Amino acid sequence: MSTVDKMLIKGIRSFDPENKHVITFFKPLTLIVGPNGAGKTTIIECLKLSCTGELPPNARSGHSFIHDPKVAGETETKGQIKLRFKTAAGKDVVCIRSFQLTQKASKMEYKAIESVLQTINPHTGEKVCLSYRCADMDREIPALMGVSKAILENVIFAHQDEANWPLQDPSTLKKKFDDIFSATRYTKALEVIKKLHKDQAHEIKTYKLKLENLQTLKDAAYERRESIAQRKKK
Ligand SMILES: Nc1ncnc2c1ncn2[C@@H]1O[C@H](COP(=O)(O)OP(=O)(O)OP(=O)(O)O)[C@@H](O)[C@H]1O
Repeated sequence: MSTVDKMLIKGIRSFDPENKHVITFFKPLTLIVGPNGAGKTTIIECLKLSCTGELPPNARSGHSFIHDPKVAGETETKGQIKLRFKTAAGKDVVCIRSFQLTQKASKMEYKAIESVLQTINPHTGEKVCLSYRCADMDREIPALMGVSKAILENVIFAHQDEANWPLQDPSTLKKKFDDIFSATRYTKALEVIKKLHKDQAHEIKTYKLKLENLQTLKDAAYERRESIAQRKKK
């Protein structure tokens, strides 16, 4: 079973960019307790972003997720989340995502600048870093954890602003359930199987026709051989 062990947060929401804040997760349970505005929701948001690449619903495309440069008295702030977890196969992996928020002349610019997966070579003990495109990293982590992105997003790290999705309108509810139970994947698999079945049936029909033709040629060849043999006897 996959477990999250530790998370480092820097420069996200109220977590300032100058200090590293490390949260260690305990087994079997970790309680996150603190006054309003202490950063409890931010911890869950960071866990969700690390695992799925999904920003929180109120993040204004990342602009209000990174520590505000105005609060830091800078023109640019850098944010980083490092998540150490055990994969479903029991391997230690560190996922590192880095971001940047820059005050431009008229607007703020948000950028995801780096996505790295760090593993440890079991033979040499050396750290191995692999850089990923964000989209590839978003697929890789759920696969390593052995949990689908939909379950991480809607069940395990459901954001408090979206936690009442089971009470939403029927079409949203259906979509969420389809994602959670991978129904779309099965519908697609069924479509592929049906197409494969149709193609195979068409191929069988063609081979049957070819076989009939070859049988006719074979019969004709036998007949001719027999008539030649009879002519020779005479
Ligand atoms: N972009 C930002 N830059 C700096 N600080 C921010 C930014 N966005 C939010 N904050 C601050 O971060 C904190 C957010 O805390 P969070 O919502 O995680 O707290 P919480 O412990 O979950 O609170 P509650 O118990 O009220 O839900 C707030 O104090 C907010 O003012």
